[in-house]
Amino acid sequence: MVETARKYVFDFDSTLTSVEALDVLAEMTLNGKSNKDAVLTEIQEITNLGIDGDISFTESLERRIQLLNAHKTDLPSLVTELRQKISKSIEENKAFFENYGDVIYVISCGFKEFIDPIVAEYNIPSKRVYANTFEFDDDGYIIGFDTANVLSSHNGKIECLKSLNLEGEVQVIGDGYSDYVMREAGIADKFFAYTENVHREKAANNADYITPNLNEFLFVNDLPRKISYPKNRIKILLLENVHPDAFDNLSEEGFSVELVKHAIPEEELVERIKGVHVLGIRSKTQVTKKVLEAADRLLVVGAFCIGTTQIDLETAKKKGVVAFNAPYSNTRSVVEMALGQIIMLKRSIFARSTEIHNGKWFKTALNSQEVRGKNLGIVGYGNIGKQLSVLAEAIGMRVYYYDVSDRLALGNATKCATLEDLLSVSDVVTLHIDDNKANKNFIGKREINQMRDGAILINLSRGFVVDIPTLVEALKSGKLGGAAIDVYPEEPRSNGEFYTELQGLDNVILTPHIGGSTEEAQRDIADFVPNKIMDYINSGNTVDAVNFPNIRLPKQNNAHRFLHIHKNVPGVMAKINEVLAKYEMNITGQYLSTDSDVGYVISDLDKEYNKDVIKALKNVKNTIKFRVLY
Ligand SMILES: NC(=O)c1ccc[n+]([C@@H]2O[C@H](COP(=O)([O-])OP(=O)(O)OC[C@H]3O[C@@H](n4cnc5c(N)ncnc54)[C@H](O)[C@@H]3O)[C@@H](O)[C@H]2O)c1
Ligand SMILES: O=C(O)[C@H](O)COP(=O)(O)O
Repeated sequence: MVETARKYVFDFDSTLTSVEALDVLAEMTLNGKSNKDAVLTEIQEITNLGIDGDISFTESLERRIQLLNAHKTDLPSLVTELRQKISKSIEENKAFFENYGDVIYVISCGFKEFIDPIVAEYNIPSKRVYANTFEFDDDGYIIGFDTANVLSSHNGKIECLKSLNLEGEVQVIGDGYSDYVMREAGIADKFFAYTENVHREKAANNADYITPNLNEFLFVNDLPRKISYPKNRIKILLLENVHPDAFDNLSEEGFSVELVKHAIPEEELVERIKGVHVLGIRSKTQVTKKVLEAADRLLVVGAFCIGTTQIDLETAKKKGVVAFNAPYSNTRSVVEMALGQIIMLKRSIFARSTEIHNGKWFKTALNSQEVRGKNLGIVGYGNIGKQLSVLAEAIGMRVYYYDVSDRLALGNATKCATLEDLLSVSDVVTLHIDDNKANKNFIGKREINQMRDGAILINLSRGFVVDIPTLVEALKSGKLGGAAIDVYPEEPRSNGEFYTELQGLDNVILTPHIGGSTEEAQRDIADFVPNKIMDYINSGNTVDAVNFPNIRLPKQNNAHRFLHIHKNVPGVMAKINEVLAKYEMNITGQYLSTDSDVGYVISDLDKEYNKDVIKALKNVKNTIKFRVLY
């Protein structure tokens, strides 16, 4: 038995389905005809004019039906097509229609011939579907519609709803002007502009509430729904010009995403982080303790790059904020750049190129050498270092490497026991150590002195790794024969003016931290990181999190999932299970992963639960964060 006296009046086209049915019918009937595109455009224009109330609805219908040239036999295929086009959140919440069928109505200016069979599957019988009907000629062609039906006339929905004389609060859910006018005329109590498929200004401006999908509508009405917290309520702030695919991926999933082109300073971020659930950054934005303490809703930080030391990972963890990065997406891009720079520097290409740009022809073999047979010293034999090792060998270089961790030599590379061993043997030294702050001034006076005279230094890792004044001195004195620098101790937050002491030096390639800035890498990152974020938000998975116990969770159907993050102190797990037992929850699966600071426990439960259990779990001592997935 449904207790509510409230009635729900749904529009059909672009609300229950993601499309306008007559547009789909036109696509079908015009298929293969030479004027198809022109006629389709005309039909869509007429549809929009009618929906927005710019021409009378009757006129819009008449003109479209003439252009359609459809036949009775096209209708079954149209229904088949529309079945595939049910709006995503409507389909997800089929249970709502099944349980509330008695109080749901469809009032549409579309046609019963295709609406009835579609909505019948959603427990809405033909008697609660109010729509137009087609007229056919003797050969079965659609030639018009029943003009006696109020829904074929301008503002017909008002008349239709009035005649139903519904009791209780009436809520109208639709995308267009014709839906809104029912509320304007005072026959409906509330109008919800439904924007899942199309956002129509007129409807949105006049709505009591804009609902981007059915989950939000059910949430604000406190009705049972598939997702406990609608995704459009999850705010994502993406900084530093991450690839637009990231915006698209996350928006398509239903989140509310804001894209900012540059990094923002701490003071500003402290303000902007409020209410944000997911923060996306690259290497510039500092996610400090202060920022994390101001973050009242933050669940995830996504580093759309490799480095993560710009994030205070410890504080994030203690606040239950999970961090992800993209550890491999730009590896190849950095390797290719390093390889190119090695060749350019060994041949003094930039010096020769600058001369010609300045109007000078200077053909010479001076300071121009092949890389074949030369010694390449790779410092940091991680993902980038190892790949560079393989490619450098393939073009004939002899590879030496040094790493603080034990690393297996690839190909014929030679492992060096000390940094000094590597520096003293290399013609080119390239730095690929990680962004650990302990690596500050890793290359200073002593290390440069240990390098061969005329050797080349490449730094594509982090700016603070090299002592720049010392490097400048070594380049000026001729101790070093050249350098390629992509990263600097201080980098600007956005494009514009930049100064470094390295400017103007011969045989020095300076680039603005673009080692990982290729279309391929950025596109891959924009796929990889949002997937990690969505996996965590949607199912609680923390696989590949850089600061959090990793858990890969099985998919759960028809179950509720509670995510509980707590301080790792004795007794919390027992307390959680005590609460679950008290509320007679049947646990179908429970997963726990801990590190020395936090515990992350996921409980899957197989039946409806008393909402008080949520409060009780939040109140368990040492709880950091608690989230219900569904
Ligand atoms: N310029 C760019 O645009 C760009 C792009 C991508 C990555 N990076 C930077 O490149 C660096 C390497 O990236 P990765 O993916 O290969 O990292 P990685 O973690 O896979 O490898 C780093 C390696 O450095 C080693 N290491 C750390 N400190 C060391 C030290 N003091 N001496 C010797 N070895 C040390 C580690 O043991 C590890 O093997 C990182 O700093 C990353 O931030 C820069
Ligand atoms: O950490 C990284 O992946 C690189 O430094 C690239 O950083 P970016 O995305 O800020 O260019």
